[in-house]
Amino acid sequence: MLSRYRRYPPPIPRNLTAREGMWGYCSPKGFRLARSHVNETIGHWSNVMNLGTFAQGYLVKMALSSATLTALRLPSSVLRQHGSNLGQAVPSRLVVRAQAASSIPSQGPDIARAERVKEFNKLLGDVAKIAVSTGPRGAVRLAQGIEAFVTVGGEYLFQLFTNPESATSQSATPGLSLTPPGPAQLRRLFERLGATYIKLGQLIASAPTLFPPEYVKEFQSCLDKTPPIPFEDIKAIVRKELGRPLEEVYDFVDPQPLASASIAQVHAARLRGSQKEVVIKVLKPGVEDILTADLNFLYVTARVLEFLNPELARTSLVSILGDIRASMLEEVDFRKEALNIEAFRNYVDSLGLSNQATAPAVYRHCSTERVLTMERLFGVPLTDLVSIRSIVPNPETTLITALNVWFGSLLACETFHADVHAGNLLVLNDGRVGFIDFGIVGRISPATWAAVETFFTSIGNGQYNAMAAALVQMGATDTAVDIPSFGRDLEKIFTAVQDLDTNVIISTAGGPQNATIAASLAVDEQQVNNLLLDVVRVSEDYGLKFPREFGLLLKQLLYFDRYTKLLAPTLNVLEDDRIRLGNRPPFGNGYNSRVSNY
Ligand SMILES: Nc1ncnc2c1ncn2[C@@H]1O[C@H](COP(=O)(O)OP(=O)(O)OP(=O)(O)O)[C@@H](O)[C@H]1O
Repeated sequence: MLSRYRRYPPPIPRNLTAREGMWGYCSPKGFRLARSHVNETIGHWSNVMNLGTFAQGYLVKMALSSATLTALRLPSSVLRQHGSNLGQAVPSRLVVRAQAASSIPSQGPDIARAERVKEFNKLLGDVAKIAVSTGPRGAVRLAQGIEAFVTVGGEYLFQLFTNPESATSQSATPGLSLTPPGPAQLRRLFERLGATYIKLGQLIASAPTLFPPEYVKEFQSCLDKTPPIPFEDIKAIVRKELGRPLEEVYDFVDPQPLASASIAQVHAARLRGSQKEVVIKVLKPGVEDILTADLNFLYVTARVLEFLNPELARTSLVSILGDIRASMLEEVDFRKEALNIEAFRNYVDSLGLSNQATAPAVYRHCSTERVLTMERLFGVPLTDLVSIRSIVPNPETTLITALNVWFGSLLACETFHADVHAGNLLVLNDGRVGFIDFGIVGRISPATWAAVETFFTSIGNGQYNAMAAALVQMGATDTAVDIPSFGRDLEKIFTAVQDLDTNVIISTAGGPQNATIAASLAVDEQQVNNLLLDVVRVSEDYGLKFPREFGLLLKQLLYFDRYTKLLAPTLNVLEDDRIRLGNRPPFGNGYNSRVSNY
């Protein structure tokens, strides 16, 4: 099974006759083949997807912290009995399904057809609604997209003709084999396409676990350097938003932007009267239109793909995109960001963490939906190792503080900062950690958290029915789930990896006389990946979907992987006692951003 996925890309199905060609995909047979091709591709990516050591360590730690551990420490004979490969623990239900799928369809063809027609009508209705809400923005955006492609493509061709060496590969026959447009061209294209793509660029820059190093490096500049808006335009927006001349509010505004980022441009300023050093974050003109058009387009594309290939529904792609769309559209309302910042500050103050971390104070009298005036934080990004060393003696400790404060907020606040990329986490000149940019936040409902806690506790004490019930609570489903049967299938998966945490690596150094022995616990990354994927797979088989609220959480864990690699490459998230998962106050006592009125 695995070896099938190792080949990538999977070969295009050859079963189509030459006459059918690409159009053959439109025939029922071609459609079936295309579908299996897509599934195989997805299967491949699920297998090669590496959650990164940080994300894995965190997930496993979460499991261990809430569990009694006894069950995980069963003798390794259990493992031998079940085989060390998780793939051997095939839940009975999967086998039954695989057999059934090839024989009798579960529904009569008429019912199935009627269902498809119903789904199609719903899809049409939703697409129409989204098209109306996108309005003329869609056409404008298309024109902008074409313009960006033509410009960047033109630059590439120009470079090719004027300096062919730089655009050709280093092959033996220069000039003959063209190097395809590389990271630099892609980055320029993203910058021209604006907000949505810059966000995507930030994702690439912040997740080296997922993307090739040359792209990660090239996209660093998306973190807060994008083409700036002229200062005159910024002044006009601030004047209009605040309803009075700038001089009445600020003593000084630096015309040189501090940063021009994906959705906003930030200028340093000084408040009139109090003389406080602040920054003014101004929403770039047209950003709402760009985000609305792009995100609607992506969402509709995913909906259509899911309709054409219902198997895709298993990936929860549409739900995840729907959530990302909603959270990004919220980002363009700075009143919400102000509330998120204040909720975070409350949490930090209430838990006595303000000597370790902070977020900027918001000045409401000069903040609106499009302008946010806040305390200026002085410091350097958490990824600037050289500068950090001049501020704090031990960057690893600072990283651990940042992680603990963030984990604490995850459990203590109603929302969590879901965009802590390199540009948004600072080491301040006084050594504290500064969190900025609370535009994108994630929400995991108390009910889902409770289910997550039950899930991890039940791993520890081997209560597989409780684990099944918790997963049912996490994954939205309309169908009744057979909990005992689901529990049995989960048990099969887990008993196959009982000694997940008992791999002890012993190494010796020195000669026979003065040998030193070091031992450490290690978790096999691939095993953990497989375990998680198997749980997701068997859950999906019972009609559950991966909880979509976890998309942003997982993205954030991947970002932390980068920080860990850079600042504390030897840090073991799983074993290090300094990394705490935070204490969660009883549900309902979280620091609710909604309690204060803007
Ligand atoms: N309070 C602050 N103090 C100092 N610098 C700040 C502050 N707020 C923002 N900045 C600077 O401005 C940059 C962009 O700000 P911010 O991240 O809030 O904008 P954005 O458009 O939401 O960015 P992103 O592209 O990260 O989503 C930051 O990376 C930082 O360099």
